[in-house]
Amino acid sequence: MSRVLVVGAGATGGFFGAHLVRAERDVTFLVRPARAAALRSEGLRLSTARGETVLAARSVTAAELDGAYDIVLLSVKADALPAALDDISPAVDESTVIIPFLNGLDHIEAIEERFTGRLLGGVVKVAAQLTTDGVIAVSGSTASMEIGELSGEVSERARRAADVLNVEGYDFSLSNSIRASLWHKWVFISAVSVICCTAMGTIGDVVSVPGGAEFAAAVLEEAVAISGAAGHPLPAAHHEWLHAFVTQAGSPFAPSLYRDLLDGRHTEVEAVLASFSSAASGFGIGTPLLNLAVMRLRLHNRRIAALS
Ligand SMILES: NC(=O)C1=CN([C@@H]2O[C@H](COP(=O)(O)OP(=O)(O)OC[C@H]3O[C@@H](n4cnc5c(N)ncnc54)[C@H](OP(=O)(O)O)[C@@H]3O)[C@@H](O)[C@H]2O)C=CC1
Ligand SMILES: CC(C)(CO)C(=O)C(=O)O
Repeated sequence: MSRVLVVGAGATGGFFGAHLVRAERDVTFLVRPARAAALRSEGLRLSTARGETVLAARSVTAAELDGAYDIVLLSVKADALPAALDDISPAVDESTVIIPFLNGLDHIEAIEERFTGRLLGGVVKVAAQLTTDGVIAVSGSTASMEIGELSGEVSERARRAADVLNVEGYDFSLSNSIRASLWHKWVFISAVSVICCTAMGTIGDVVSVPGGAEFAAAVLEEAVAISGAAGHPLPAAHHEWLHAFVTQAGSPFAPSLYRDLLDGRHTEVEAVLASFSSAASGFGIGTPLLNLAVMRLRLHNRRIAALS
């Protein structure tokens, strides 16, 4: 059976890893010592609208890695990536595929440089949060995972990975255009992060005040223009759907960057927003709303760093 290593048992790794465990895939979580102790004593705890479930999950620390894995799912945040790439080294050989869940695109180059030829693109969507009690709290009712070769080829190794990862509990797709999907996810995460982190509210909060919906729509247009300039224009139906999403009255939705901001955690501003803004500058596109959010979250990160 294919061996799957999930790196990090946080919100995304815990959520998708739990479904793979439930589907009886051969799953091991690579975690740091504190999380390893919690997983051993309490199991992998997942909380959804339907209640809490606890699963027995096998975990190892980097020092305990026992050889190569067939699939490595990278589910750490951007700042933890360099150390995670060091840690997975013993788990990667010439037949391993590495599939990252990170938002943005900066990680693609870093992984390809370190483990040339081992990377498949990955895009995951789920609204989840690792709580301070170690529970993976899932707030949305839908989740998805899309994987594919960055070249667009539907290769044999991508099909093999798809057979392992396509399990019950989330929508799964094997893509022949994962690069475009990464850009389109970047539009989504960037737009909702700028809207919620600048206005300090959920989508529903923001659109409930005069000017809120117009603000949200303007933020989305900045993001859409960047993806278009990068050669990945948003299909009209997707654009319409996103416009409706970011202007939806009463929506409780907020992205992970906003939850991190509200709860006083470090945010992924550099990989998710600042890098998107740099791409825009490179294309000669002005992005004042995106830049405002970058400044706000950089100041937040600086304050957090000063406190720790
Ligand atoms: N949360 C969400 O809803 C979504 C997030 N994303 C993206 O997915 C990526 C991961 O985010 P998310 O899952 O939320 O992050 P979390 O912070 O919830 O989880 C990351 C986990 O990685 C662990 N970790 C860090 N370094 C290592 C290491 N070297 N070895 C083992 N474990 C490690 C951390 O463990 P420790 O306790 O030891 O610090 C932490 O539990 C981000 O880029 C995010 O933007 C994408 C879609 C949805
Ligand atoms: C926007 C969302 C929820 C999509 O999965 C996400 O990626 C995040 O909150 O980090």
